[in-house]
Amino acid sequence: MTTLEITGGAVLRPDATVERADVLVDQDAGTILEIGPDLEGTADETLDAADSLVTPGFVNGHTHVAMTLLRGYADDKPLEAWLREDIWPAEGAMTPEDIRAGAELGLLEMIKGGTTAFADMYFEVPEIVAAVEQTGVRAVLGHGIVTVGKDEGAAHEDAAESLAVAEEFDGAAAGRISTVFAPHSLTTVGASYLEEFVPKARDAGVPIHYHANETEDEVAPIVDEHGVRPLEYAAERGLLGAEDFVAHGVHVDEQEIELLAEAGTSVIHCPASNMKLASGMAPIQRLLEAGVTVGLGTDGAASNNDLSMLDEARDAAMLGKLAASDASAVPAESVVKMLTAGSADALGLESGRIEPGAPADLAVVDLEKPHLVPAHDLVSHLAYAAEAGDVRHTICDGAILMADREVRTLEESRVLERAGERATALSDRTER
Ligand SMILES: N[C@@H](CCSC[C@H]1O[C@@H](n2cnc3c(=O)[nH]cnc32)[C@H](O)[C@@H]1O)C(=O)O
Ligand SMILES: [Zn+2]
Repeated sequence: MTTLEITGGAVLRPDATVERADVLVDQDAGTILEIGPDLEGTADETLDAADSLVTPGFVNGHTHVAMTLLRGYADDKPLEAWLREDIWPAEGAMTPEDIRAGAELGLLEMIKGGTTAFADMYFEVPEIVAAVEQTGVRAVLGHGIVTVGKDEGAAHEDAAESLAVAEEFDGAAAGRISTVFAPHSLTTVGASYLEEFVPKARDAGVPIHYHANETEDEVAPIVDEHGVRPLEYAAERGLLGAEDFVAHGVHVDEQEIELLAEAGTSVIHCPASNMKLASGMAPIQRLLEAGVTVGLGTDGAASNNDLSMLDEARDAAMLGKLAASDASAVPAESVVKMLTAGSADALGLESGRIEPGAPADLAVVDLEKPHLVPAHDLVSHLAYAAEAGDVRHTICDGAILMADREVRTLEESRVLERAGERATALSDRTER
């Protein structure tokens, strides 16, 4: 057995307590073996965690990783106009090589910020699979379907591709990849395609991931056309399974919150995207009180504009309080849970907790920083004060992806250069 020991740190446990402990990892199995104050020190490799907090690796529950190429390409617009006028035309001009370059950039950024797993919805999924294989992270991938504006044949093909991709890549990257069927949203995919493909996804045992109730503009057309709220419409079409997860859930009423809670469908909260696109304030405190599993996601880099999960945690706490008009709403502990176990549970992953037997997906946060002193409460620091740049080491599936801020699975300067070149060329050939 090859082992790794993370020594000298403070460790965040699943009950949100922090204790002085070392963490011993079985690198072959990719799991945590033991947590204790003074482990033997005979491991094959050691990572220093003195003056640091060892936390579960962060789980980005909703993103479009290759959208890093469109970071800063189109800002300051509402969702509809932003997608139709800027984003979709640029995505139409993207090549598989662009997707690979954007995915590598996004993964570099995520690993540097302590993220060890993410859920993605995009196209050219084989390129994203390759980037995940190379970089060593864990991922839940889906091919996003849009049928509006397409003829029947192209729309059908897009939906069929989503199911085929889910079946093909489940278990890839030595089991680090799992997959979802991914209709983009309830308004951008026609009802007939949902009716045809959702039962097929169920038969194949593939969970479903989609955008829901993100903006007011998305709710009204469903109410007008079908006479029910979007999540009732989703439930009627079999889209509210216990393994399914929806991104956003901003404009959900009490009845929809109950539906989510009863069905066991999770919500991935994307506070930065919701603020930037002025989509609204999700009722996170209400969702938590109703017993809905809530995770956290950055959404794509074009609506955020970074992939930092620590930023997202702080945004979630701030926006949750504002939405509830209550400073005690969405407290630090609940945000830290969303950042780790909440997202992991939503995505069907066992990571997100530091305990024996759990996946060794870890981030080590340097506490010797001006903005992290004094150390009254490290859970508070994780929710409110820590930044992506404070992460020292990142470990996933027992492997060291970053040690002392040096990413081992990607050549940083090459990734930055290639992404910059590809993004410029993409922008030059896109008409808008
Ligand atoms: N196969 C589809 C692509 C869908 S991928 C998922 C889509 O979600 C888009 N997206 C990114 N952020 C958001 C958001 O906040 N709300 C809705 N869609 C988003 C993203 O740009 C991408 O086009 C096609 O042929 O157009
Ligand atoms: Zn999204």
